[in-house]
Amino acid sequence: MLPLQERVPLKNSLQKLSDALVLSLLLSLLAYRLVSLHRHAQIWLLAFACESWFTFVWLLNMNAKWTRVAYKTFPRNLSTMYHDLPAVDVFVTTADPTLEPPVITANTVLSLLAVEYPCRKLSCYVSDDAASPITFYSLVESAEFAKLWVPFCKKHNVRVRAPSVYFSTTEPQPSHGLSSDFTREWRRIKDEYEELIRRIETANEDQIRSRVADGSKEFPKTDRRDHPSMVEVIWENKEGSEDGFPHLIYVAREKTPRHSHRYKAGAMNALTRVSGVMTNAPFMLNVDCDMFANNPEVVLHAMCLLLGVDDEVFAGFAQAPQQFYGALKDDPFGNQMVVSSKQFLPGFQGLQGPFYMGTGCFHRRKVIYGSPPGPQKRGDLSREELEMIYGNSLEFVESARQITSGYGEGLPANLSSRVEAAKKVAACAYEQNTSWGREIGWAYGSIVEDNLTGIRIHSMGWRSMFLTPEPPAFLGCAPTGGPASMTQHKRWATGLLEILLSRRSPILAVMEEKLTLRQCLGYLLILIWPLRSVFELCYALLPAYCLLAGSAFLPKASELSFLVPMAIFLIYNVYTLTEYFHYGLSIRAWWNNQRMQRIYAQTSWLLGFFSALLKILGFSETVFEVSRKDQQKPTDVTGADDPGRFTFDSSPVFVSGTAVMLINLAALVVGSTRVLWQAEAGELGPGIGEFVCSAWVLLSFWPFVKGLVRRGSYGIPWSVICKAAVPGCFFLQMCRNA
Ligand SMILES: O=c1ccn([C@@H]2O[C@H](COP(=O)(O)OP(=O)(O)O[C@H]3O[C@H](CO)[C@@H](O)[C@H](O)[C@H]3O)[C@@H](O)[C@H]2O)c(=O)[nH]1
Ligand SMILES: [Mn+2]
Repeated sequence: MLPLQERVPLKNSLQKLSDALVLSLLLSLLAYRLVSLHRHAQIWLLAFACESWFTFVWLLNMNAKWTRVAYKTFPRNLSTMYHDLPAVDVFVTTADPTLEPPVITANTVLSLLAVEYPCRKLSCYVSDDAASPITFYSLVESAEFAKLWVPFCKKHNVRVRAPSVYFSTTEPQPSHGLSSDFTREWRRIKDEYEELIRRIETANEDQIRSRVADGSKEFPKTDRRDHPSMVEVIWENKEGSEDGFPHLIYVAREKTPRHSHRYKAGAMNALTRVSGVMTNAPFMLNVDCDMFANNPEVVLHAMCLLLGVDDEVFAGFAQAPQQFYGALKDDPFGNQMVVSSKQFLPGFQGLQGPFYMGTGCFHRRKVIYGSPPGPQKRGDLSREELEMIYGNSLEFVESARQITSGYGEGLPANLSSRVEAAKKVAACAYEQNTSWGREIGWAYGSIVEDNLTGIRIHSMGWRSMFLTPEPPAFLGCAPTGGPASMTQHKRWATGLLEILLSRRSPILAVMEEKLTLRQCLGYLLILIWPLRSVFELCYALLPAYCLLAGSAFLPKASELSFLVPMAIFLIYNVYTLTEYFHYGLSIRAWWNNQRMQRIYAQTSWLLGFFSALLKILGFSETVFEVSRKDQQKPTDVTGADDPGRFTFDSSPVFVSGTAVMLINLAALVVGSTRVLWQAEAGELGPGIGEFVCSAWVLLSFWPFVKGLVRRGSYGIPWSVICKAAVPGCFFLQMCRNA
């Protein structure tokens, strides 16, 4: 028996030691606050509350990093162990042809069609929530191109199978020996690819409708918010032959204004059912439209994790970390997640397993269908009971019975006969009075559907695996520019609070279900983002308050106790900085991440906190705002000459940050003038600590300081400054009265 995987515990004693050191300093600070409480004003109490919270967050951090484990996979051994690999249904979601250019989706699809896996075992489904003829047309054209592309990739063992990435190196790479035959073939395919892009980019909706209708496929004139379900088999790998490429199926679920379509979770559930009646593979992979397969052997690696376990319970799903391509230098928006993935994902692997992160994840289909791990089967339910759970499609119920009662082998190819059944299960009303979105499928109730779905799976007792082949499995794009990154964080914060306060909260699951305590604490680390905003905001205003009102929240530099906060500040920064160096990143990348954490917390997370509260109180609905995906050169899209620079718009997300910046600016000016005029600071007045803290806040909000003096998209709009001035003046008034 050759192994498919190997568990590798990672050593991290130095990290544990540093974590514990910071923790003991935090605890000493709290103790100091308590014993000296009587000598100080109420501000001492507020500082104590914030610092207690930060200590709690630090403990959650330590929990999530304490036991680190990685898995190695050996895809070479797979063929000796299994002569027949299981089928995998691959899902790609897209929702807006302007924010998510069809060329990007086409590249993702092409990279997936070309992966190394028996192609009669793969099917690719694209869900288009925009029901866009351009997206449809680009897939039809991509399938034509795939006839050249897939054999080319397999013949020459191409490393990156997203053509835009492959051809972005202008000349054929020397590793191919550069035989003239190869060069000629390379040129031809490159020309074809350029022609494909040209056609997609110049496509015009009405033209497409007629052009597509020339073939057997039709694309009706649709309103993206109101249309019947569309399921089109763009390419069927008919003979099931080995040298073709996988099925490609276009799905636009039914939409009507009368039904909430539940955003991505709704799209995923529709895809689950459509694929259930069409191919019913026992495994499913889902990626966002911008996440191309970067490692052609990714499916093989995933199968090593999912099949290589003696007991399925250990591998409910296998999640690849989110990694990004075309990353801007030094991560100006702090969203590449390099260090945090390296730290936390192996940490979670040491617990119940990594979170489901919405993209780059292989699920066991039966997990999604609500089957618990272990020998208990759900197959012995009556037809009526099954229909109550899965809905009233005979075809789907039959497919679900197969999956939940055993392994499920997938269905033999004959797609066209199943299109009608597929359209039926993609209808809006299909889920009414069923368990979809609750006990089965992608969970409803939060716009961070991935986290919620993952909690449900872990609560059933399943574990998960962390998929980290080399080169990385998938690469996607991280949003650039101020507005896009801030909106993404706002959406996350909103959805996370929705989860924390819901019936699906991990705190309940740890008591009533099979979520382990440490995994629950791991989930809390993320779910409390929106709450962190309140404490971070208070703490950022504390030094400003002290400078303005002439009081102090830190010990004086002459006191011995001053060493404690100073040590926390220094050690924390040196410690995080060495982590960045350890992963080969620059000091700039470290600083950018530090400051963006502060900015996100006090702007996006705060707004997310309020929007989730409004929803929970029933005043408004939360909305999934899709992030813009940039193509190769982000410059073209944002219209900005330096894509790494922070941009603004008039969104409310910038108001709190602008206010924090203005207040600390005013505080530093007032504080320094006081010192210059030698005004009596007194025993309780501000000292060096308050100055350093306020300056540190201002440094963290430096993009906002620059935004004050810059123009255009680099400047903070006047409307935002005015809105920020209102709470700012209120704060100044409060300090004067103190
Ligand atoms: O109504 C919708 C809205 C979105 N999407 C798709 O959802 C995916 C993610 O959207 P994106 O705007 O890229 O969000 P991100 O913040 O980048 O996504 C992260 O966070 C989401 C939860 O907020 C997860 O669903 C994603 O998988 C995860 O990558 C994209 O493929 C969209 O096409 C839909 O299919 N239907
Ligand atoms: Mn995305």
